[in-house]
Amino acid sequence: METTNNGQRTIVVGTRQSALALTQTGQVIEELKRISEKHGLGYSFEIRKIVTKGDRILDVMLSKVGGKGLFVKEIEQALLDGEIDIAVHCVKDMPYELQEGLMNGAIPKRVDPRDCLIMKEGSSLNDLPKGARVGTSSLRRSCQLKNVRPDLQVESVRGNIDSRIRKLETEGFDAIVLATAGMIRMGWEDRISATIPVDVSVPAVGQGALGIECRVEDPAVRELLSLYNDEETSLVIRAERSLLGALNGGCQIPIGAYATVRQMSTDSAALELELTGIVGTPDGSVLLKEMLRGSDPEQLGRDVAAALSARGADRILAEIEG
Ligand SMILES: NCc1[nH]cc(CCC(=O)O)c1CC(=O)O
Repeated sequence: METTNNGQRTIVVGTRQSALALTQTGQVIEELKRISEKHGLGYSFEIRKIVTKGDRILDVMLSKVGGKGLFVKEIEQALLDGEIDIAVHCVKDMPYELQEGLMNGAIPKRVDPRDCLIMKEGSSLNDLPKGARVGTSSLRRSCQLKNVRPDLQVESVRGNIDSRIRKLETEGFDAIVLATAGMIRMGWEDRISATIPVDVSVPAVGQGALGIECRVEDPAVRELLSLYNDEETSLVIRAERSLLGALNGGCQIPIGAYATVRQMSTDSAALELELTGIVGTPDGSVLLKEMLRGSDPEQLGRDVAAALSARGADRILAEIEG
């Protein structure tokens, strides 16, 4: 935190330095500026780029690197050290437990949560020829794609979304799978060949949503961020993350969860959420799916997790984590 000559606080915003991270952080800052002006708060903003472990280790399957919060840890440390005041993350990359003293000050409105295909040719999953080579290093995507299309050859592809799209050409894939949200934020919607419905590929926990993290003991920033929070998105993300916490998962294991608000209400008893969760094996031979409705997001997440565990989810996850 710094104070400029005219007494206005400059809020330092930390981010990873991938093209997607920088683009979405720029978009967040624009929105925070607008909110700050509208409410006469007069803040200015500054970007600080931070390299994370997940960015440095690019040649290893993420599921093999181990540890949770690979893309988050260094950024959280910078928050705790006061080097930055706000951190912008993809919720998908956030571990269930944030560092002590930190919190999600805002979950802004979610964009499209679905996975999508970037294809060499064609415009739907069905257009992929028998035995087509599909690039993804997400065990969740691999599980669900192989489940509906056992013939597909799923191969690992890592790197930032721009380099993954390039690998479609350079490494001879027929398709690669990405998050629609990332493509939208980059302004690359026209490169999307097909979006995959959520009943075919249940998205990753929090996919398409951003988490704006801050220090618990920073009332001014918390007040600003509360004005940026989207109530519905917050509720569904709480439900999805509760499932993640209950299954003790990071972003590198085949867990998916997708929640929607069926009935919005300020009266928590009248609120109705629906949460679908999946756990499976990377080869798609096992795919457990459970859907429940409820009014308490945390309880709903635990309930869907329990239903999955009752069917053997724990065993699958233990095997994968080795
Ligand atoms: N693990 C990488 C990651 N983290 C968040 C997104 C996409 C944007 C989002 O879900 O908010 C991506 C890229 C991808 O999966 O294609």
